[in-house]
Amino acid sequence: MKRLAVIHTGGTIASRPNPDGPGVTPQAAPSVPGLPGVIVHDYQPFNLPSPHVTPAHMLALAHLIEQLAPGHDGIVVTHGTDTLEETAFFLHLTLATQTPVVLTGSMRHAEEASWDGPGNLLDAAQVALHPQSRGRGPLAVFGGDIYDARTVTKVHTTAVDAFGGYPGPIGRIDRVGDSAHLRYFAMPEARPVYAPPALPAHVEILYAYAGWQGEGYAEADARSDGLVIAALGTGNLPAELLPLIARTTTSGKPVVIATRTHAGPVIPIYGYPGGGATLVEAGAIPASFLNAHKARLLLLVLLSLGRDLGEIRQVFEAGAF
Ligand SMILES: NC(=O)C[C@H](N)C(=O)O
Repeated sequence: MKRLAVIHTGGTIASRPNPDGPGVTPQAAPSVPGLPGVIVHDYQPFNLPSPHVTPAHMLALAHLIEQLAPGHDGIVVTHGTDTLEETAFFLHLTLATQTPVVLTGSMRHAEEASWDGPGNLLDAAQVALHPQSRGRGPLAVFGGDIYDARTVTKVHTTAVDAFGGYPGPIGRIDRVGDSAHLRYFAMPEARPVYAPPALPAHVEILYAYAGWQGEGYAEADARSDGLVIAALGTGNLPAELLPLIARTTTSGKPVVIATRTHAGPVIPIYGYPGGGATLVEAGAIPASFLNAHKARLLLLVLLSLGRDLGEIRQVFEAGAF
């Protein structure tokens, strides 16, 4: 018999119309549809809508997974879809286990005609129990597509087909009758593990726009141990930001430049004031292919491990995640 752990954390996959107030809220955790030959153990460390999930919850989840991994062949985490990619990437950074960990959720709740919970849960369970899923780091499974935690992102607010992210799925699961057909399109990769015992650092994200003159920058800088900016295009900003960023990096505090564009790397191409090449010259760190909220988690983890500006720059530059 195979052993599967299912860790329920809330989200729409656990939600129904609220009996005591407006809207839809997390209630009872869903059960995994029949899996012959599999012993399922259920856990529920919290039951939250995912906008209420914090890095502290992610850290607790990582500890629970490391504790359960040696006794199970696979682990499924059900999670709200709004911040699922952040939890997936946090687990990608912090988990050492080779046991497959698969995150899934649903876009429709249990009382809707198009309830997508049971199918996603069954797909996730079969992916988690598949030997080819070992050593790939946490995966996200939605609608039969299997995504890497680094690239997966929510691309639609309401559609059942809500997940994507450049360059797309790394695998696919389909079923014919009871048998699962699983294909991966990439080999598993070795990855470094960053496991902070706690997360004392404070990192904020600023979002760039045409005409931004740095409003809010000084306040965010004063509160933070590091900043992430969702910049424009390949990682460019209005000229007014250049001296502000130079001052922050000179003080030894990291400023990571991500992009608000939905795909592609941040690279230092442009040499006009605020262009990516000038930001890098001023000490800013390009986020590579990570979106701003994933770059924030990497920076939070590295700062919480006590890494300095040079070491943080090396991790981002080498793509060591
Ligand atoms: N589909 C969902 O799960 C959305 C929900 N707001 C959540 O993230 O908890």
